[in-house]
Amino acid sequence: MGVSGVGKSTIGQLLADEMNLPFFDGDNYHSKHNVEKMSSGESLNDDDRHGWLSTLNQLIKEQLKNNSCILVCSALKNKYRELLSDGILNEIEWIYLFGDFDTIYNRINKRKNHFMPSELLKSQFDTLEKPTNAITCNIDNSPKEIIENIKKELMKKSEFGLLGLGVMGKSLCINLSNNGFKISMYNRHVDGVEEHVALKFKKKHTELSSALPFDNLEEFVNSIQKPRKIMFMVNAGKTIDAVIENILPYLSEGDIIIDGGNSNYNSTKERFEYLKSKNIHFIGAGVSGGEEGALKGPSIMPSGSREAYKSVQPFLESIASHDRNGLPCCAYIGPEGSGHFVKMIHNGIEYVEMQLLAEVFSIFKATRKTPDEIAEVLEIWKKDVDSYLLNITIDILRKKENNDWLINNILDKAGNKGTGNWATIATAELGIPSTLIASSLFARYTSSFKEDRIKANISFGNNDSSNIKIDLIDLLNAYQFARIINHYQGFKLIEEASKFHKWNLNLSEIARIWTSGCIIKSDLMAVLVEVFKKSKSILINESIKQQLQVLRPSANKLVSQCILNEIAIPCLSESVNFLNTYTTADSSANLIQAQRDYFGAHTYQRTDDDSGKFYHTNWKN
Ligand SMILES: NC(=O)C1=CN([C@@H]2O[C@H](COP(=O)(O)OP(=O)(O)OC[C@H]3O[C@@H](n4cnc5c(N)ncnc54)[C@H](OP(=O)(O)O)[C@@H]3O)[C@@H](O)[C@H]2O)C=CC1
Ligand SMILES: O=C(CO)[C@H](O)[C@H](O)COP(=O)(O)O
Repeated sequence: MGVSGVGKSTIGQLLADEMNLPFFDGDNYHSKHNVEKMSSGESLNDDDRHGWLSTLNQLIKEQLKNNSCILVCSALKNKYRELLSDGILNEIEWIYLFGDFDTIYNRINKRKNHFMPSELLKSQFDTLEKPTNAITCNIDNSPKEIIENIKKELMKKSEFGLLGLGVMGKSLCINLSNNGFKISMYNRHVDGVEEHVALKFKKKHTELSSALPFDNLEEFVNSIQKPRKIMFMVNAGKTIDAVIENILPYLSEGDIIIDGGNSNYNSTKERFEYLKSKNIHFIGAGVSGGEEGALKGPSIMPSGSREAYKSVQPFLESIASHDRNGLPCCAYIGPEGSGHFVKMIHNGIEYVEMQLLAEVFSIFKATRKTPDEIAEVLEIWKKDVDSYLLNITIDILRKKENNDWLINNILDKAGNKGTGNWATIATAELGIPSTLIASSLFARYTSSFKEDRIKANISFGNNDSSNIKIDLIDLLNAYQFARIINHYQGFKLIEEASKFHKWNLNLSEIARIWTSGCIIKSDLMAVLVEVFKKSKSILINESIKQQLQVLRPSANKLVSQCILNEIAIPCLSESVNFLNTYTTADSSANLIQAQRDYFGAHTYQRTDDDSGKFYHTNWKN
């Protein structure tokens, strides 16, 4: 685009030849009416142009079906450019040729058989509304230089943007680059604190040689091909909203934002709706695997619109880990915030798996084993349990610092960033007893009251575990037993949420993308992929049922011993309690119902009336 005489046809044809694309001169597509009008010396009005620009828009659309094209057209006004790009906004790259009045005037009038009155050129300059989103080329340069410049600018555009270069963002950038993607990387600039983060990061890693670093948001956005695909790896909560507001003015309709952080699924749904109203796609994608997983292949749980997912699928599936059949551990989860919900439950299961290992650790500690001795036993367990968290626990226990085990010098206050908390809220809201997730969360909370615990230890006296004798088989069995209950409860919560929100989640597929890349990958997860192909509940699967029956006596015994020896085992004991409760046909909830009716006239149903009718009794008479 550009005013008459700026050299559009020459440059356009050269560029088309260079890029091996068909070339079209817009002036050749005027209607008969327009040609007659121009021939009679009359200038075209906007109505005349409307049909012509629509014809050109159709022409481009046709060309895009095959590949692409170079089309030249003065396109001086914003509204003309809007018409030209109608429905294909994100597929158009504008190239704006500009020069000063005298240069263009002299050039035109030097051409053979050409004379342009200066008024006509002046009116072109007056009409021109300069584009803000175009590759701009000064015609003072030679055509060769202009073509080179355009090609350089086109090549410069990245395929994918990553915003937030913290632990996860950095690893994902290297992963994307290693997979051959040209990326743009952005981290905010904070004077004196966060300066040139992206540039410094790029300089440290040869893998990032083609990546473009930014700390200016507008430049970052403009460096990405449209429709832009930009992944946020920033802290959940207010930060995401702040970043969305900051980036919105620079985005174009149809661009796609992926929130790869641990955001709350309800907020993801709200953000999805909000951005939809701005014609921006929003994909909430849980990512698991920590720093190493993000680098070598995480497990990814994307949700939102399936159409938008298709555009980012090649990127996410390429960087994801692969399961044992070579399939990517990334799959479209479902609508709204279902991806972040599933990631939240992943973390809930993760909290429990971690807590169970912590409880195993305290039992071993009670038997006076050193961290190395504990690691040795766990090493043997690896024959029966292939779990990432078990493996890293062995490494942790063996880590020494100045001749002492590092674990002995780590303060016993467990932190959390919110996902276990939200999972516990979800379990309560949906009315599903995922009791182990709640217990593991509350164990972390209790741990944080370190000062109170020290005081209580003094006032109640040391817990007495001096006589404990643990059978290692019982301990391993109890651990395995609790892990099965944990996975049952976690998946049950996903299943019920899926029904409640009408997400239509595929439990087997979720288990599959958790078999590799993520923090809760284990051989049990691989078994569950098959279990969920046949039924929605783990506990009705014959083989799992048999395993639980075999493990249960050990779990009962181990839990009893720990309780008698005053060892805190909230998750191990809850797993036993849960199965006891779940397998009780005649429970004591009838007493609860009677109490509720007694003090609050809440009514109850009767076992001798199967109509479902509710009764109230006057208990005092
Ligand atoms: N670490 C892990 O194992 C995993 C983390 N996650 C999730 O991924 C997300 C990122 O985690 P992680 O990489 O560990 O976190 P980090 O704390 O390492 O990085 C956070 C990033 O967010 C940026 N940021 C913070 N506040 C703002 C703001 N107001 N505006 C712009 N940028 C901001 C930071 O920039 P700056 O450096 O300038 O402060 C930094 O780049 C979180 O949601 C986390 O829960 C998910 C899976 C695993
Ligand atoms: O998502 C993760 C792993 O899957 C993150 O490591 C997350 O931070 C863990 O949660 P928390 O900080 O609450 O322990």
